[in-house]
Amino acid sequence: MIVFPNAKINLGLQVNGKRPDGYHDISTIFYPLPVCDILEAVRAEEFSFHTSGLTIDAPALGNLCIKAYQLLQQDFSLSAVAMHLHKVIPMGAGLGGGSSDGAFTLMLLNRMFNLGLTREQLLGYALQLGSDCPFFIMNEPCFAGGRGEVMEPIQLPSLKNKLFLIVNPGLHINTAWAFSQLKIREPKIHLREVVALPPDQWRDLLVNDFEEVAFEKHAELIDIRSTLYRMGAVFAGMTGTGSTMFGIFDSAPAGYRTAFPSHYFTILQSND
Ligand SMILES: C[C@@](CO)(OP(=O)(O)O)[C@H](O)COP(=O)(O)OP(=O)(O)OC[C@H]1O[C@@H](n2ccc(N)nc2=O)[C@H](O)[C@@H]1O
Ligand SMILES: Nc1ncnc2c1ncn2[C@@H]1O[C@H](COP(=O)(O)OP(=O)(O)O)[C@@H](O)[C@H]1O
Repeated sequence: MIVFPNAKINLGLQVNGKRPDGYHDISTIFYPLPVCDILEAVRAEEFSFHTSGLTIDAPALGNLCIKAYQLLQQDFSLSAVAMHLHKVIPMGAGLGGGSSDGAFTLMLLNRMFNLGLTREQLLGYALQLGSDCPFFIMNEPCFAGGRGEVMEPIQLPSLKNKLFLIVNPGLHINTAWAFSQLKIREPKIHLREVVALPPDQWRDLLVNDFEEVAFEKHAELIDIRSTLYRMGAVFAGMTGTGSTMFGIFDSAPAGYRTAFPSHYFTILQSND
C-alpha cells in the first residue's frame, strides 16, 4: 500500500500562552499543500524500515513512521511490515513533513489491517505523536487552537487557484527552542477576522509570532520575504517555527526559477 504524506503551511500563528502541561495554546490556520513524501508498507516476515531521498536528521527509531507503528502495535497485534519512506519535504522547516509521515502511517496501517479506527481514534493516536500530527488526519484547511489539535475546518475561497511559492533556506529552527524564545503578546486582530479579508489585505495583519524570533536569528529570512513581495506576492510570510518562507501569488511570478539560487523552492497550486 502506498500513501503520499503532504506538507502544510501556517496562515498566521498566534501563541496565546503557556499551559500547565508545558505546551502552549496557539491559534493558527493549517493549510495543506501538495508537496509530498512517499510512504509504502507491505506485509513481511519481519519489520523493516528504509528511507531514500532527503537524509532524515533523526535516529531511525525516532522516526515518526516507526513511532506510529509502535503506537498501534501496543494496542493491536499487528504482523510485521516492511516500510519504505521516500523523503521529499524539507525537514525541521515548518512544513510538518515528519508529522505528516506519522499521521499517514496511522491511516495506512488502519486500512492495511482493517483496524476500523474512527477519525476520533486516529486523532487521539496522532496527538501522541506530536502537536501538528492530528491536522494531517483532517488534512483540509483548518482553524486550530489548543496545542494545535482543536480543529475546525475553514473555507478560504479567496485562495482558490492561488499559487504558493515555497522557499526553504535550509536553516533548521528547533520547535522547542523557538517556543522558549517567544515573548507572548495580545494579538492586535484575531486570525479569523484577518483571513475573512482578501489576501492582498493580509500584509502586516496576518502575523506568525515566531517571525520575530526567527528573523532576529536569521536576517536573511527578511530578505526572502522582501524578494517575494518584490516578485508580486499578495502575501508573504513564514510557516510554523520556520525557516520556510512562502509567498502567495495570483500567477507564477517571472523569474521565480532563478530568484533563490541557493535555496530549495517549489511552486504549488492551492488544492482549493
Ligand atoms: C508550532 C508548530 C505549528 O505548526 O510548529 P511547526 O512544527 O509546524 O514548525 C507545530 O504545532 C509544532 O508541532 P510539533 O512539531 O508536532 O511539536 P511537538 O513535537 O508536539 O512539540 C515539540 C516541542 O515544541 C513545544 N510546543 C509544541 C507545540 C505547542 N503547541 N506548544 C509547545 O510548547 C514543546 O516544547 C514541545 O516539547
Ligand atoms: N518521517 C520523518 N520525516 C522528517 N522528520 C522526522 C521524521 N520522523 C522524525 N523526524 C524528526 O522530526 C523533526 C521535525 O520534523 P518536521 O515535522 O519535518 O518539522 P516541521 O514540522 O518543523 O516541518 C525532524 O527534524 C526530524 O528530526
